[in-house]
Amino acid sequence: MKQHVICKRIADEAVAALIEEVQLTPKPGLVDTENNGAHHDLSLTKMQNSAHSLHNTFYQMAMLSFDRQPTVEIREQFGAIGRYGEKEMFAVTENSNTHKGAIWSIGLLCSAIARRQGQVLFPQVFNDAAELANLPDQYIPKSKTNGSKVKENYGIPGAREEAQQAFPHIQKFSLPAFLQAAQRMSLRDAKLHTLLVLIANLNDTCLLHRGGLEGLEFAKQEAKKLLTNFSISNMKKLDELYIKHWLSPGGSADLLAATLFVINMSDKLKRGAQHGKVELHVSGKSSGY
Ligand SMILES: CC(C)(COP(=O)(O)OP(=O)(O)OC[C@H]1O[C@@H](n2cnc3c(N)ncnc32)[C@H](O[C@H]2O[C@H](COP(=O)(O)OP(=O)(O)OP(=O)(O)O)[C@@H](O)[C@H]2O)[C@@H]1O)[C@@H](O)C(=O)NCCC(=O)NCCS
Ligand SMILES: Nc1ncnc2[nH]cnc12
Repeated sequence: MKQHVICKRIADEAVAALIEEVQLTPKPGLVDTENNGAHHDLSLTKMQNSAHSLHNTFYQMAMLSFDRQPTVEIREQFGAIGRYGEKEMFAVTENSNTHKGAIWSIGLLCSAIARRQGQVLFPQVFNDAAELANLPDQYIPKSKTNGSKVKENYGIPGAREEAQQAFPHIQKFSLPAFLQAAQRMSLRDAKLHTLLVLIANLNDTCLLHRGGLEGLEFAKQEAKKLLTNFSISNMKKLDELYIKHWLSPGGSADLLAATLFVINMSDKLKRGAQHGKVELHVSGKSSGY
């Protein structure tokens, strides 16, 4: 019963983080409540339907890892659940890729949190996720993806490596950026600021696939400029600019959702525990952030 309650809560929060990300507005080149960014085949409704369709995937990933050390068998079962989740996502989105990166990144974090029975410890949660990501899965299809093609062409790490290296862009950039920004601006602005920090620093294979090295560099530089001159009207201008150049930072959007997920898990559990509503053990954040 305890396992089900904790895993359901993990899946609830994972889906909530995906919804929180897509509803955040105005985001550059991405789907939000104002427009569909640089995407012909996506919409807010599609993204939200996709997020809800993944609840069972995240729940199963958490149940699989609950209070268990990762093994090759667990890694292979994790991959099978993820591939089934991808099928469900493609079924509700009429074959659009809405959350493939998130199934991987947030799925690993769901497993990591479940492994510690709901505890969110920093940076252990990222190291635990990396431990699972580094195990082999002999059933991964050999087919080429947008990410694998650009990684081959440019020799740049992507979503797989980000997780295998314990999410360096969350640890070094988005988590500290969000915690600092939240002290001095509104929650919405802090999330937008965090997204810009990710775009400015991540080698997002979506940007590379769309615009090559030049497009990636352009998107990074424009995000960096806005960090020193942040305002909502400038965010809207950046959105127009990315749409004009048909650039979409989908990987950064996934990592923003992953960041919000771990923050919300630790905060909500902590608040719930204080009010005696949640029976989960919650540990504090390390002083490193
Ligand atoms: C390890 C996998 C994630 C596969 O990685 P790979 O690089 O081989 O595959 P891609 O299919 O390209 O997906 C990677 C997605 O990860 C996001 N991402 C990109 N860069 C980074 C980064 N540096 N760090 C973290 N995350 C990153 C990104 O996801 C978002 O963008 C998606 C839209 O992408 P795409 O379809 O390419 O976009 P469009 O430009 O719109 O396409 P066109 O229509 O123009 O062609 C969106 O879904 C966001 O989520 C990348 O897309 C993992 O999936 C894996 O192991 N796969 C093998 C199968 C498997 O076992 N699956 C189960 C895993 S649990
Ligand atoms: N809001 C968004 N728009 C487009 N692609 C995405 N991938 C993840 N979130 C996205």
